[in-house]
Amino acid sequence: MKPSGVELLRVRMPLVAPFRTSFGTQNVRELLLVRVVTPNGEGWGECVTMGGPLYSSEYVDGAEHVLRNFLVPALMEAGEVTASQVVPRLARFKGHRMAKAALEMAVLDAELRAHDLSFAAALGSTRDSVPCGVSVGIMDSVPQLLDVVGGYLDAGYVRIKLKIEPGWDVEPVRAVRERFGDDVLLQVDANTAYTLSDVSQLARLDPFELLLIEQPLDEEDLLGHAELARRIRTPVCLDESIVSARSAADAITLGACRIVNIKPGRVGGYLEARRVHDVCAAHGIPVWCGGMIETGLGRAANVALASLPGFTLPGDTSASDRFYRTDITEPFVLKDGHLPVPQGPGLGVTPIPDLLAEVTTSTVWLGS
Ligand SMILES: CSCC[C@@H](NC(=O)CCC(=O)O)C(=O)O
Ligand SMILES: [Mg+2]
Repeated sequence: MKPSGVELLRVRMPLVAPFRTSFGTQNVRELLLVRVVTPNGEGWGECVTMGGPLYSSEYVDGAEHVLRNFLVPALMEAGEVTASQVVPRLARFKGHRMAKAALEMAVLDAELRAHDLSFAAALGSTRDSVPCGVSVGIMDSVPQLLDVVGGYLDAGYVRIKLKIEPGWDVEPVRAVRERFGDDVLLQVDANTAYTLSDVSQLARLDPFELLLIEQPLDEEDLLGHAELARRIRTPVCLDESIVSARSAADAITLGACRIVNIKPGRVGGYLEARRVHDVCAAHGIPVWCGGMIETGLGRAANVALASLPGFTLPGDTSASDRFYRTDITEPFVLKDGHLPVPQGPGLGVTPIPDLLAEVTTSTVWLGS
């Protein structure tokens, strides 16, 4: 299909509560949405960059700049293009995987809607609902943490993920185990906050039978993760380190991880995310779908991805109300700890115009 134009929308959505990780606290989600218009209809993409380059080197102003000045013009010059040709056509531009992923997602959505195919069907879904985990931020106190965790368990979440950092690790994990028992599926995410010199502290998590410890070390330290994995019992899972199917194969071969968190934006798109899934499956490595506090657009695509066979661990595919009082799409509502996989054409959801307008701070039209 030949896009006739692309709209970039800057969106600001307040979070229901501050979300604190080892790299900072978020109260508002600054987002960039991409709307691709083609003769056969339109498609939506969501760029998962954070407001600043804190989770990774990408950030929302940079993504908007690279889309406006390089990626969208290149797409428009390409003429007829299928979704699977988008990323290869942009390969000459280095990096900016989240920006490229958003553009591919929008073209893929338009293409699938035109062919009356869902993301789930196109990606190889084998389930009609997915079990949902939830990510819990660093809190001001252990009692506050226990209240929040109790609320999510009451809501039906099947897995709890605790953000950790030096000074907030063993004590909160021990408290959750003591309060809620050994049967709760429990894991932790450090967002690169530790170094190999912290190995003895991280080994103190072993007695709590965690599902995994996510990205304890720097995203470029694969050998450090391999050494850590030899010295602790908790399985190491990588997030920030895995930026493509190739890097997943490298990390697995080096023994740097036994589990992979797949985030389509981080790896450069949903099509690459499926390749990461396939590489991990070939190595017997379980995967789960990570989250970047997406709106219902990205959430719809993530739930579809999470329904592929290799996604054997609950993901951070929580309900819309985990982060937002009002989503820009029909909300995703948890039912018996699961979310339904959208079956409609493309994403299966579209923004609700009034709700989108309320949170849109600027738009730019690029095209004829
Ligand atoms: C601002 S935190 C974004 C990255 C973080 N994501 C989550 O913790 C899950 C967020 C979500 O449920 O969308 C991660 O490193 O896994
Ligand atoms: Mg993570």
